[in-house]
Amino acid sequence: MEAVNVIGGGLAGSEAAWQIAQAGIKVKLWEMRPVVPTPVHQTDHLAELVCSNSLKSALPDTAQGLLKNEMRILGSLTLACAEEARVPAGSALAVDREIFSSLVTKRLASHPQVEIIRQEVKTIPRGGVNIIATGPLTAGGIFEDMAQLTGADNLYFYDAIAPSVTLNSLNPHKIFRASRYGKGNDDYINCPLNKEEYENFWQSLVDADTAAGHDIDKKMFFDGCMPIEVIARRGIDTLRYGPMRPVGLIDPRTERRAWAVVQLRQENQAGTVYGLVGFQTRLKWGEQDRVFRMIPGLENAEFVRYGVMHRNTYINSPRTMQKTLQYKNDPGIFLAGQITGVEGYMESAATGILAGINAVRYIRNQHPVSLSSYTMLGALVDFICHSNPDDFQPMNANFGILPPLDNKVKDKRLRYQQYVQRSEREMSKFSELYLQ
Ligand SMILES: Cc1cc2nc3c(=O)[nH]c(=O)nc-3n(C[C@H](O)[C@H](O)[C@H](O)COP(=O)(O)OP(=O)(O)OC[C@H]3O[C@@H](n4cnc5c(N)ncnc54)[C@H](O)[C@@H]3O)c2cc1C
Repeated sequence: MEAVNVIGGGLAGSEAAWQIAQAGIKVKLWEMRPVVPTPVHQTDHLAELVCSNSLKSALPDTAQGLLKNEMRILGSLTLACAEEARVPAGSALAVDREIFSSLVTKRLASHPQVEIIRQEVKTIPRGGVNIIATGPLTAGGIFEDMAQLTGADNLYFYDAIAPSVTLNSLNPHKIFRASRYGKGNDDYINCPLNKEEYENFWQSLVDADTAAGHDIDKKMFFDGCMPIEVIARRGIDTLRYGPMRPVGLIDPRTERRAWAVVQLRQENQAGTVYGLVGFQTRLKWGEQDRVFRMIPGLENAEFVRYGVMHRNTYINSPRTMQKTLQYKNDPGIFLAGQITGVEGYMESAATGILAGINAVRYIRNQHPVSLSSYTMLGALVDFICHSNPDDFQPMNANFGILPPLDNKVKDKRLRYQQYVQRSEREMSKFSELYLQ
């Protein structure tokens, strides 16, 4: 049997290679470092954590903790190594970066089914089974090849993204639904601001601290999407003529146009998550809480994702991928990690596990499978495959992406516990059916 090619030995590629190797199938894991460096990696280890050493919460009733539980059931390599490399960090799973990635490297290097090849892959091998996990810094030859394979329009960078909030957390008495000039259905949620509210908001925004950011990020800005605070600093009215323009939007309560309007657009099929349109930002997260909650209707907004900025290459997954993480036009090509539009270390690793499981099934002529959307990993994959393809932006693990519960439990802790129970049930079914 021909070996499976896993391209990229980051979080996702390491997990995918591990799953395949553990199933007794040969893997060639192609990692270009240290021969070809990236602007952010500093070592030649596999699964290097390029920035924070935190893998986020380990508490079972948090979104990140839920994802970790699911990864544990699926036989995660990175989670096992993280637990060995753990350093004290309260309820978070933080690791000694060096020990963590050395452990992952050692486990893979000593696995009899794994061959690690330190070489840049410039074109995606056609034929056989290939997993592409080249990460947010994918560039060069393979970037061009992916653009050819998926269509150049389906592959892009961003430098700043807008925050997203849960629908439940918005104040229904201050917002209204409408599309600009009545074009289309009432798809947008609109938050109207009067002159005073607008000017206070503008002042706070321009005064707010911008995130210090990763040094390296500063070298990689792209002009595509201008952060809202940068637009604001150009003058008091620039937002009113830009992302906060009120034209074509009549507030049904006043029957008039507001001074300015913030629009929110639905981001997931379940309609539970909405993004602030045109609000890409580099503000520190605490500042985003403070400043964006000044917008009428967002006073108690629950942010499922904050605006962030760093370079990220990703494909338009809703156009190009199936929930099994197979490329739609070639089921022998699997994609995993941040290139698929998931964000974060563990999210990337988790998709690597699923791609690995499905590559094994594909080789064994079994149907590749997807996880239930009631699990965190399933919901994440669901989000990236079924979002609006015209406005697709990456997402991390979050309760907001799970389908809502049947009953309306108000207590947050209880609600999260119910999500955990639901995920446990689904994972147990999945294990019984598909894991040996
Ligand atoms: C600057 C920056 C800071 C970040 N900070 C955080 C953070 O603090 N917390 C967090 O949760 N997430 C963070 N992320 C996101 C995090 O990096 C990713 O979520 C995660 O590392 C992605 O995993 P991955 O496996 O998809 O990619 P990576 O871990 O980047 O792995 C991709 C691998 O592919 C290799 N590769 C690329 N192209 C080729 C090729 N052509 N041939 C062979 N090998 C190749 C690369 O060398 C790399 O080892 C950050 C991302 C960036 C860019």
